[in-house]
Amino acid sequence: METDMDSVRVESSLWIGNKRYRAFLSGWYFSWTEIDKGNREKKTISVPVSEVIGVKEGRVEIQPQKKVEDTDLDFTLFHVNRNSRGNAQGLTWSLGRTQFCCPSRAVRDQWITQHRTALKTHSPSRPHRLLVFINPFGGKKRGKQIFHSLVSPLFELAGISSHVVVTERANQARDYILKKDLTGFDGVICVGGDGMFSELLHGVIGRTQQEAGVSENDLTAMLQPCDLHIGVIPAGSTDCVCFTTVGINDPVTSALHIIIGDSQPLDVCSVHDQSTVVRYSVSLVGYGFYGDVLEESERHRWMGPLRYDYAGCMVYMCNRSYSGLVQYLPSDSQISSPRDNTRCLSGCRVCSESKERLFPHFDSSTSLYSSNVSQYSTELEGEWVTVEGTFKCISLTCVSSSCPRSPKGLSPSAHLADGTADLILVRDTNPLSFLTYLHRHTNKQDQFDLPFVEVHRVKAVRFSLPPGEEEDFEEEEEKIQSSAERVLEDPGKLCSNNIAGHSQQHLTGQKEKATSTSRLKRPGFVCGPCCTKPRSVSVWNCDGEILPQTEISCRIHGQLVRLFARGIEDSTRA
Ligand SMILES: CCCCCCCCCCCCC/C=C/[C@@H](O)[C@H](CO)NC(=O)CCCCCCCCCCCCCCC
Ligand SMILES: Nc1ncnc2c1ncn2[C@@H]1O[C@H](COP(=O)(O)OP(=O)(O)OP(=O)(O)O)[C@@H](O)[C@H]1O
Ligand SMILES: [Ca+2]
Repeated sequence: METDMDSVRVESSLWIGNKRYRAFLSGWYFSWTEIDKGNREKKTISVPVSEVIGVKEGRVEIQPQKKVEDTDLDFTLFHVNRNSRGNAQGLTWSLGRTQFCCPSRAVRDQWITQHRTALKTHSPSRPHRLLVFINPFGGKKRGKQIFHSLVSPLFELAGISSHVVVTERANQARDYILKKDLTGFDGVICVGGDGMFSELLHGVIGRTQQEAGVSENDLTAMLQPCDLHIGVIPAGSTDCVCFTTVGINDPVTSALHIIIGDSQPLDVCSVHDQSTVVRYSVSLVGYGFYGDVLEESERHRWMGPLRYDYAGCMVYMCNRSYSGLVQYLPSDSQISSPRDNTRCLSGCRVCSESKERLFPHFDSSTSLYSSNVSQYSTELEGEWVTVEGTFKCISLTCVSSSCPRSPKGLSPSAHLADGTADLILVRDTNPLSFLTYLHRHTNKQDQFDLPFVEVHRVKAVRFSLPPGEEEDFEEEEEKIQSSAERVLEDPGKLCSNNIAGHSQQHLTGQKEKATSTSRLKRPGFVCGPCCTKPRSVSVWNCDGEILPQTEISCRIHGQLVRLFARGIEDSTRA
């Protein structure tokens, strides 16, 4: 056996079953080649150290249940296995297991020590302790089972300890992150859907800004990027954030990305009313169709994930459209465009090149920002564009927002971490054309290649109701007023704008505002089955939460948070 203690280098003969191999561990790779005559091609299997999950003495199995046969000569290597094709998008990962037999116990111990040293040296950003929130009611209500049967055994194998909180109410995870001592945790994990992710997002952003003394309510302030990583174990209805950042919604794949400490920066959109930050969004700030679908679906929560299809059909049949004034600040079209037919894949060049532009004062050698940097961003300076019209829907998405229902997403060429979002304006059209638009989310056809659809890559957006359209409209007023009252009764449930602790005061103002913005002349269409009252103002869907505000301003904060993910791996290279 040859070893080099300084640089992690081991080489020896090993057996797998009754075949003999020459095995080699350098700093970055562990590889083995069959040395018997039959293997003329000298086929080598190679596992990057960064993808090793654990090395155990003896013959160890953890699936279907834990079994350890402690022998002196054996060690078992657990590593990431890529499965051919998960779906049209990404690859599923599973736990690979290879059992090696050594010529002596001393050689076996040497291999194990060197593997563990290689892991420490060449894969240093792995988490050791995680805070896990399980929503027992998300999606098909399988969160606890998914964590305990699929995820927890993997964390244990990798030597990760976790503190598990099974939530008992909405916003518990967010409040925990905002208020409790998080010393010693290397990341926060949610087992649930996009709503649970959103709780972690608000907790992590809020806490980071509090600690840095940055005012979240100030639309022009530079928010402090968050160090605490977020992991998502998908167990929800849409799982859009997981699907968009991993390429598949599979709990084991996500658990393995967390274990190896993958790190994917993510753009976040802050949504403001005149004085306050209302919410943060990653996947969808949507008005019109997606707002109405969410509002309708909330009435049918008992249907589980099917509620969105049911609500989608009902709202589609209503054939509503809404007037509005949209203003946006375009991003630099030289860098990328929503119609350039590219995909943001793992290691994306556009996203990595964005880092310098987004953080020009960051010194990577010290990991610090240079002092005397203005707290205020110049991002909102530039020429705003105004579009006025009647829309079926208005959608703003920081990422592609792909999900199992729409594998290429709302904006297939959007980037995870380029500091921009895509603004999709779908103007009023006939029902068949709108169905064509929706249907193109599910196939390979370009959903932007339609005369009533436009898409812009933007840094900020403002929405207001059209001027001159204000007139008393009783039914509308009642609806929005009662929505504001619901929020006042339970501020945490409908709107999380109590991040900074001013919710009650802010929401009272909200109620006054909701009343004033609801005075519109043009009554909407009354379909009968789902809407019995006319309406001309829709609601905003912000990552699956209804906003009580109608007039909002949005700003994209590039690479504000980090996920335990690496973007979508190119499945054609598997
Ligand atoms: C003909 C088939 C058309 C299929 C059209 C599929 C379009 C799918 C687009 C998905 C966009 C997902 C955006 C992600 C949003 C998440 O942050 C948020 C939180 O989880 N989810 C939702 O708001 C939940 C939003 C869920 C939206 C579902 C819309 C379903 C529409 C169905 C329309 C059927 C019309 C049939 C007419 C006969
Ligand atoms: N114990 C709980 N009781 C009630 N609500 C909860 C609880 N824990 C979390 N929640 C709330 O439930 C909402 C929905 O949860 P989650 O996102 O996990 O599932 P989902 O709605 O089925 O999936 P998706 O968001 O992907 O559509 C979240 O917004 C969260 O705030
Ligand atoms: Ca983006």
